[in-house]
Amino acid sequence: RAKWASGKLPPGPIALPIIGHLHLIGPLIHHTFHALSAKHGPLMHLRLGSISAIVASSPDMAREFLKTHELCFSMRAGTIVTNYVTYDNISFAFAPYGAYWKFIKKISTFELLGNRMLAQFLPIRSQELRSLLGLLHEKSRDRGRVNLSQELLRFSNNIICMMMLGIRASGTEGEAEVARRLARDVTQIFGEFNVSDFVWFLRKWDLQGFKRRSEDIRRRFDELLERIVNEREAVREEERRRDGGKRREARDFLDMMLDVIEDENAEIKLTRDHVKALVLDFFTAGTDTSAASLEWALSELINYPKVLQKAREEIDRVVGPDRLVEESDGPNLVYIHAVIKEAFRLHPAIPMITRKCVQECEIGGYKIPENSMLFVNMWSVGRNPKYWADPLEFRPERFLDSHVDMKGQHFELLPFGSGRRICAGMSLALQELPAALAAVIQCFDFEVVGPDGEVVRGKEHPVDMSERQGLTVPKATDLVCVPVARAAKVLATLG
Ligand code: HEM
Repeated sequence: RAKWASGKLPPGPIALPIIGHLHLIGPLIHHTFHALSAKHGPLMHLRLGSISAIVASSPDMAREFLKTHELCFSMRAGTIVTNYVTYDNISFAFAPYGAYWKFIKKISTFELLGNRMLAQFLPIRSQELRSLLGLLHEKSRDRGRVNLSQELLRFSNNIICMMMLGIRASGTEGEAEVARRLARDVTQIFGEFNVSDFVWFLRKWDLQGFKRRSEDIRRRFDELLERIVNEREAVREEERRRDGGKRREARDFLDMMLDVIEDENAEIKLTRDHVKALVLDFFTAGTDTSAASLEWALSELINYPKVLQKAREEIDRVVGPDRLVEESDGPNLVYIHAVIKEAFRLHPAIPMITRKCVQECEIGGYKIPENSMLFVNMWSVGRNPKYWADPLEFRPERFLDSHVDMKGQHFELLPFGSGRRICAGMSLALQELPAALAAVIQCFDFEVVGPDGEVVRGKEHPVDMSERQGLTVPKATDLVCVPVARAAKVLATLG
C-alpha cells in the first residue's frame, strides 16, 4: 500500500471513502485520465482504492518523471495479473531495475535485438512482407475481402516467432497461431483494471475473474513453450552428438538463452522459467504493438486520401515503378516517416507509459509518494491543442520541418517511452514499420468493408477509429478491406 507523503500531493478530484477515485475509471483508462487532467492539470493525483496514482499529461511533466527523476521511476508498476503471468516478475519488461534487468538489457541491446541480429533477420522480414502482399494480391484478383487487422498481426507475430523460436504460422492451429492468440490475450488482460489490485481487502477475491483468466493464459503459454523448448533441446543434443560435442551457432533467441543456461560462467544464472518469461515478454511487447501501429497508420491513410496520395508520390519518386520498396529505402522516405510519427502521435500503441515510484520525490512542488503508480499519458499529450495545432487532424506535414524524433528525447512524442526502460524493440520497429506500410500502399488501394458487410462508399472517413481497451490499444473493430492492386510491375516481381 502507498506510503502517504507528508507534503502536499498533486491536485485531483474529490475522493470517495475506501474506493477513492476508482468509480471514475472507464474502460479506456487513458481517456478517463485525459478528461480528468483537462480539469485538474498536467500533474494529477488520484487515489485508486488504497494505491496512489500520479498522472502526468504534458511534455514537461513527462521529462520531469522520465528524465530528471528517472531513477525514482525505473520500475514498472506490476499487478496481480502481471506478477503471475510473467513468472513472478522475471520477464524483461516487469523485472525490477537491478542486476538481472541490466543483464537482459545488455543481451537484448547487443545481441538479440542488436544491429547484427536485425541485419541477419532482414530476409525473414522481407519474406513475411512478401507473403502478406502475396495474400493481398491473391484476394485482389477476385475482389475478395481481407481482415487486415488479423493479417498485420500474423505478419508481426511471424517475424517475432521466427526471431525468438524459429517458427512461423503455417496452418490455423500451428504453434505460432497459438502464440499469436496468446499475445493478444496477454496485452488485453495487462491493460484491464482489476479492482483487487487497488482495494486491499478484495485481494483474495477474484470478483472480475482475472485470476482464472491469468491462470488459463499462463497454463496455455507454459504448455506451448515447454513443448518448443523440449524439442529444441533434443535437436541441440542430437547436433552436438553428431558434431563431436561442438555447440551449434545460435540461430535465434531460444538458442541464445539456452546457451546462457548452459554457460557455467554466465554473469547471471538463468533458469527455464526465465527463458519462458522472456519469450512471453518479446511476444507480447513486440506483436500487438507493431501490428496495431500499422493498423492505425493504414486506417488514417485510408481516411485521408490526399495524404495517401502524397505518400505514394514519394514512394513512386524514390523507388520507381519497377521494384518493391525495401527497408534500405527508409532514410529516403521522409514523408512516410512523417506519416508514421503522425500515426504515433494520435495512436501510440501503448497510450500510457506506466512505472512505479521506488523513492519518494518532489516534482512541480508536490510530493510524489513512494510506491505510487505513475501513468504518463502520451495519448493525451498527442491530442492536446496546447502542443499541436488542430490535434485531431491527421497531418504528417507538421513533422516535415520538425526536429522531433521518436527516440525518447522529445517529450511531446514518446511512442517508445524514454530513458533506461525505453522500448527494447525500437530499432526493429523503426526499421520494419515504414517499409511495411510503404510496401502495402505502394501495391494496393483499399475499399473499406463496413460493419454490415457492405463496401463503404461516399463517406468522408470510412474507417471507424474507436479503440479497444488493453495495455496496447488496437482498433476496436477490425480493419476489413477489399484490396485493389495498383502496381502491376511490382506485384509481378513477387512471383
Ligand atoms: C510499434 C512497435 C512498438 C511500440 C510502439 C512499443 C512501445 C513500447 C513502450 C511505450 C514501452 C515502455 C517504455 C518505457 O517505459 O519507457 C515498451 C517497452 C518494451 N518493449 Fe516495446 N514497443 C514496440 C515494439 C517492440 C518490439 C518489436 C519488441 C521486441 C521484440 C519490444 C520489446 C519491448 C520490451 C522488452 C520492453 C520493456 C523494456 C524494459 O522494461 O526495460 N517492443 N515498448
